[in-house]
Amino acid sequence: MKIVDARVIVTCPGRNLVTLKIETDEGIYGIGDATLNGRELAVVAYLEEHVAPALIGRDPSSIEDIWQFFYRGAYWRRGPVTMSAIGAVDMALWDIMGKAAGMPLYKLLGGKSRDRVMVYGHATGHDIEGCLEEVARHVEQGYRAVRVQCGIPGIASTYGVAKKAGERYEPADSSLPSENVWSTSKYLNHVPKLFQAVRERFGDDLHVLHDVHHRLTPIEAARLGKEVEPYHLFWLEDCVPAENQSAFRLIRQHTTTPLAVGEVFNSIHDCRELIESQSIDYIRATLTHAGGITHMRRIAALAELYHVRTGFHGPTDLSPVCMGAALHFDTWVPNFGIQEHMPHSEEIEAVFPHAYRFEDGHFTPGETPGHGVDIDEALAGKYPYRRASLPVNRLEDGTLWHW
Ligand SMILES: O=C(O)[C@H](O)[C@@H](O)[C@H](O)[C@H](O)CO
Ligand SMILES: [Mg+2]
Repeated sequence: MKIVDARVIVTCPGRNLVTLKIETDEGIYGIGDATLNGRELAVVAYLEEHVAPALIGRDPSSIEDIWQFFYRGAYWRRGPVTMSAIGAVDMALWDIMGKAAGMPLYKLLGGKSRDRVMVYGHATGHDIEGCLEEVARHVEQGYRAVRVQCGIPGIASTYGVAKKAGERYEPADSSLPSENVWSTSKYLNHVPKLFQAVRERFGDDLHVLHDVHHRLTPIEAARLGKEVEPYHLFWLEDCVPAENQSAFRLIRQHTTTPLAVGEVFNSIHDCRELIESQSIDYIRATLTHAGGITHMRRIAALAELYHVRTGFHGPTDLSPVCMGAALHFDTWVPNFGIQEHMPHSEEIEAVFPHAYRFEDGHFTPGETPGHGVDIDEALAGKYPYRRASLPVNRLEDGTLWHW
């Protein structure tokens, strides 16, 4: 089998999504998600200029060699653009091999480690009561795990909360970055009350997660982790920016609240120290941004040695293609933790028909050969790209802060 074509499909059914489609001389094709929120066309250019031409003529079953060609061969290694391009190639090649073998991806990886995949949904509210109503809705739908985010009194907007109640949350909300204002002290004084209210209303069995979104210093994160211990969160996510991996050792000394990090990571080198020092409990890097299945298997295998579990990033700014492939990986990987689930819109679901199904708070990946997700190119073509950027954040004194 030989690769005869590789092309990029950009579509914007409510938000930009980038898909790589690799076609072979035997009529089998595979697709991969190459979406990098706010930097989509950078990945498109990388794929079209430096990847697609070099794929033609290769054997799609040489997944490892092709991965090494685009990683070691790039010279300028790592980074979200490069690794998202490699991730899309890798996802598409595994899809092709699953189809050629007549096997769903999880079987190709080594078979089922679990019957279904537990996911967590997003409950948000402008205030605590609004968030509790959303938690109740998720519990009614069968979710066992819910991430809770709420507005902070005294701050106009905050991460994770849609502008209008009931609206879908989409952070890339303007062509050029919009400016948010942040106050750590207002946040730290308020957010523990959210978890207390959730536990009082829903009891102890519901898994409760929270995303700090990179905004604290290590000692502030230590304070928060300690204060919320009575509410035994499933995880506190991205509590500090993670370029400095050793910062998590300081947090770890002060709190038993489990820590999750890594949605912005794109290689094993971003998290090796974190994992080996057992400074985290869940690794969030996912297939698109971290070099695909081939690389994520290495990260998961390292994590397993140190009792760290997977917790794939799964927002609506990753396409159903990544979600489908991720659910197969989640079904196989021995040290699975949890899978993020932000429901895609009906428009996006129509562009990307898929075999994965939601039931009773869990997903199953489906038995379709490959990852079980396709793209309706005609429909995709009806939604032209339109630039959208993630916001920036400033402290109340104007300091440019972490968004
Ligand atoms: O936990 C999450 O799902 C993430 O933090 C997202 O909300 C990111 O902000 C978004 O994916 C950026 O594009
Ligand atoms: Mg996050």
